Amino acid sequence: MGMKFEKLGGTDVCVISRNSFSDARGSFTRVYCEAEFAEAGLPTHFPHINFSDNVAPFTLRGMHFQYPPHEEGKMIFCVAGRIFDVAVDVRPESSTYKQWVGLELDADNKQSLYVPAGFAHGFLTLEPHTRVIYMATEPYKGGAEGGLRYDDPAIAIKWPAQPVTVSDKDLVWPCFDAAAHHAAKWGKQK
Ligand SMILES: Cc1cn([C@H]2C[C@H](O)[C@@H](COP(=O)(O)OP(=O)(O)O[C@H]3O[C@@H](C)C(=O)[C@@H](O)[C@H]3O)O2)c(=O)[nH]c1=O
Repeated sequence: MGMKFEKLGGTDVCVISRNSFSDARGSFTRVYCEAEFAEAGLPTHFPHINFSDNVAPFTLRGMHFQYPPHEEGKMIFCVAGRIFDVAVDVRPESSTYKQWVGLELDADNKQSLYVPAGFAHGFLTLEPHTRVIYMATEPYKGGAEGGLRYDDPAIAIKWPAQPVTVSDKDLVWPCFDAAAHHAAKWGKQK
């Protein structure tokens, strides 16, 4: 089916493009292919597959990660509506530490991001009734959750629109520029 895998913005985040077969009924697209993921060096074990249903446009979820040893890689696919999908590299040892990348995903372009373990992830919906499926390489673990503010000035994510609906939880994440604090917390979880 010929999936294409390209790095985004010099980071380890990967854009996945897919071929579709179209006919009078609509189209057919393979979302995941174990063999092609393996060939591209991506994980092939996804114990959780999640569905995120978002009623209103400009709903923001993020920026989330799980502390070691529960870091999740995520493959994100927008099945209805449109999102601006964002990943922030929060791996202290990385050459792209604290850099963000973002891409619009929708059901027409049928692209995905693969966000590696150790990145913070979030998205902003750009249309009503936006639905997102994402597969995770690790099970969800409430106690291992971490996050950072979507509008952290030190990261400076350029959202394409002002977020309107944000959960109480996402409004109280700290900013990420306290790197020492983060490193300490990260160490404690090991
Ligand atoms: C994410 C998640 C949540 N939950 C529960 C916890 C809570 O009661 C309810 C809603 O959780 P949250 O508010 O954390 O959901 P949400 O804000 O949608 O969290 C998600 O955001 C996107 C951006 C991601 O990258 C995901 O990995 C995840 O962190 O669902 C699970 O049981 N399993 C899960 O995998």
